[in-house]
Amino acid sequence: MRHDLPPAAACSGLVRIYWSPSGEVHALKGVDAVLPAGRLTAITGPSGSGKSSLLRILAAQDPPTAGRAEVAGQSLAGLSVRGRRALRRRSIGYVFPRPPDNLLPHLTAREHLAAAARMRGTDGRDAADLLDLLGIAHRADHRPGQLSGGEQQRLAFAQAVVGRPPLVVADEPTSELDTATTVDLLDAVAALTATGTTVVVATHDPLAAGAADQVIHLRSGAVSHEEVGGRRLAVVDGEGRVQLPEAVLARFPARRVLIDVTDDGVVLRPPS
Ligand SMILES: Nc1ncnc2c1ncn2[C@@H]1O[C@H](COP(=O)(O)OP(=O)(O)OP(=O)(O)O)[C@@H](O)[C@H]1O
Repeated sequence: MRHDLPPAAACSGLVRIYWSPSGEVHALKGVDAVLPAGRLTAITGPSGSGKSSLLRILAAQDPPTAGRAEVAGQSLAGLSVRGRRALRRRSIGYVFPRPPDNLLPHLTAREHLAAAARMRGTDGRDAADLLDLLGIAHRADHRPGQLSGGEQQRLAFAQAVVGRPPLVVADEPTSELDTATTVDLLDAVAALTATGTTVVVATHDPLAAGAADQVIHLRSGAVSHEEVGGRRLAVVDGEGRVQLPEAVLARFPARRVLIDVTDDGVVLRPPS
């Protein structure tokens, strides 16, 4: 994963509280996350763990209650409703779970991209390339009703990406698709990230999580663990404490280690 580019989005100590007649719901309880540029990040976790709440803040739809969140270097905290709307138009593409929710029945694929480009204030010059990249160039003059569910979601991604916003946010984009169509869509998303687009998805789908460059797993509104390239990361907290993965922790039953720093990295050994 490239760490030489600034991240597309990041949050730290992010808190989201909902107030409802039945009381407060603490949906996010201090989430730290970094979305590297040009990568697919999957937010996973059980139902109610806070995935949509996190996604809605990153998509500038909801304000954070507390903590820091930024997209393309712009802070989301303290933005007015109008400020969030302007940021969404300029900098954030969004894909809903259900294909019909992303598209207008009377517009062709080409017209969807032209409308999205206008809204983003760009000339839409990349539209034809995007349709090609996402494997739906032959559908350019078709309306949503003439497209399969998978093609509709690919068009939804093309529409979200037109004008190349710094971040594309997709909530459960594969939830309505069968396995083969999901694989095709994930290939299309990989083609997008290969050309520098940053995508974050909330998902229950193991296929989508498996295709991600990075997985952030939430439990009860907090990050329980992260995976990069299928490997679970140890977490270093703000005070420099390392939270080892459970499998590694089992090697240190006394919970005491010697730390050797070498040119190649850091070695932990049980005290002998
Ligand atoms: N508008 C709201 N008002 C009150 N509580 C809410 C609201 N939206 C979400 N919640 C609560 O916040 C918590 C986190 O919900 P969220 O939708 O972020 O979880 P999730 O991981 O996306 O769940 P799912 O996988 O079921 O979509 C849950 O307890 C949920 O009931």
